[in-house]
Amino acid sequence: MSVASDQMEESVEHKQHVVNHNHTAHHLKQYFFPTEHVPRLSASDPLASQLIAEEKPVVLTDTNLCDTALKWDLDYLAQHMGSERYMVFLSNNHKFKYYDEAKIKQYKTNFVPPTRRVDLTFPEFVKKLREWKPGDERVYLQQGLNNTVGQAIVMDFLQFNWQWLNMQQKNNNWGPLTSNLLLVGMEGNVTPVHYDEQQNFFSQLVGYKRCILFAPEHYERLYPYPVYHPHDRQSQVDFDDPDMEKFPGLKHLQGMEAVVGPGDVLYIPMYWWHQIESLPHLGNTVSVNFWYKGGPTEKIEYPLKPRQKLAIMRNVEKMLLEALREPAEVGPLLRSLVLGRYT
Ligand SMILES: O=C(O)C(=O)[C@H]1CC[C@@H](C(=O)O)C1
Ligand SMILES: [Zn+2]
Repeated sequence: MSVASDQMEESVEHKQHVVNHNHTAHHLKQYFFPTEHVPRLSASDPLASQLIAEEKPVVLTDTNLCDTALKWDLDYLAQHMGSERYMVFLSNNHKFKYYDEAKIKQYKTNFVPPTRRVDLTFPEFVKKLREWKPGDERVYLQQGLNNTVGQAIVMDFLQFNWQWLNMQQKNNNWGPLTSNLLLVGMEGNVTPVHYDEQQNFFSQLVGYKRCILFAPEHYERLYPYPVYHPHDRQSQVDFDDPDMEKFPGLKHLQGMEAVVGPGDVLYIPMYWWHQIESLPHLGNTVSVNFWYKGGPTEKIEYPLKPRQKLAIMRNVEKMLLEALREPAEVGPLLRSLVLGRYT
């Protein structure tokens, strides 16, 4: 049975939290929030273009964006990624929470990175992944594709459907393509919920990933770390152990989700929260993302979009930190400013 019909079976069944792969049902972890399915559409469907224009998530099933990379399994990559060393994260658990190394030093309190980073050649990475046994650190290769990769990879890359991508970039008035991150993960790896300040076409090549998304307006329900924190843009909430007292907004959280397989491209709109999980028991995963800067500041229209308010809040936070110098004074000042006056 082809992947497409597997996926179709899943979407036809609309069985929440069940993925059918080769006739076996894989039950997805049930979280504390409800989700709707992200629409799965053909790239030629006008609704797909409309959703992208409206900055809403959509899974495009037939872009042929990275067809030449569907063969990027571990052996092919080990053979063709050259002898360079690549960025590999190690974690003592299944979570690979991103942190900004540049913010660690200015962050007064002692910050304990949740993962550690090593540089490995691709064959070293594959060996570590294949020899993994319970109790070992999990591995996740996350490396920007650059000119250090081997010739075959460059050839595959050049044959991506750039004509379609460039049309999307132009039609939606996006800024320049900034980077392509190659992601090679173990089954079960999780990238915890966060948002990025870029538009993203997330291309799934090998294996299956569960992508859970929340609109930017769920900002008050996902409690991002302060902007100056190394975990800036990440949620403070542990989805595996949500603290409903500390984060009461969680009870109103509702999201969207999709399981993406080889050939699928998920549009993750700028400022949309997302958590990405390599499904357990379905083998290692390979993905490539395409990050674009947002468009030039369009003329301001009211009411403002939620993501514009998010950008304003980030700027206010940065300005206050700059002015006050002391993060502990930001809360009291904002409380004095709004309590009894704007509330
Ligand atoms: O593409 C993005 O925006 C990301 O967050 C990537 C960083 C880790 C990747 C993953 O698939 O786990 C996704
Ligand atoms: Zn992201």
